[in-house]
Amino acid sequence: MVALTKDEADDLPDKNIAKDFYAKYEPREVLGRGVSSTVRRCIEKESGKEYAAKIIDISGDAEDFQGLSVRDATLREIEVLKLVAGHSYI
Ligand SMILES: Nc1ncnc2c1ncn2[C@@H]1O[C@H](COP(=O)(O)OP(=O)(O)OP(=O)(O)O)[C@@H](O)[C@H]1O
Repeated sequence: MVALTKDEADDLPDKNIAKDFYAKYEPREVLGRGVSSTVRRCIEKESGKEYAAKIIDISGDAEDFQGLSVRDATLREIEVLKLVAGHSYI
């Protein structure tokens, strides 16, 4: 998983910052939105496999919950998701 900054205009990851993402994935339609995120269907170019990519703007310094910045809360979420990766319900 990668944390990307998003392009404000269309909620897509910034094309200059997220070059690795665009090299590997083709972003498609919006699946849903969270408080500070947009989730898009993406296709892995090499395999054609579908993924849901959660796009979060971590560039600001606004506080999220429990006094954490959006960036720190996002990094914590990534760590938690790594712990549960591969579980049959995830
Ligand atoms: N794997 C997925 N497949 C399809 N849709 C998804 C997937 N993950 C998220 N979504 C959609 O995107 C929305 C936002 O997802 P997200 O994970 O950001 O939810 P959230 O944790 O409630 O958001 P936040 O904590 O940022 O408010 C979900 O409500 C859902 O509609």
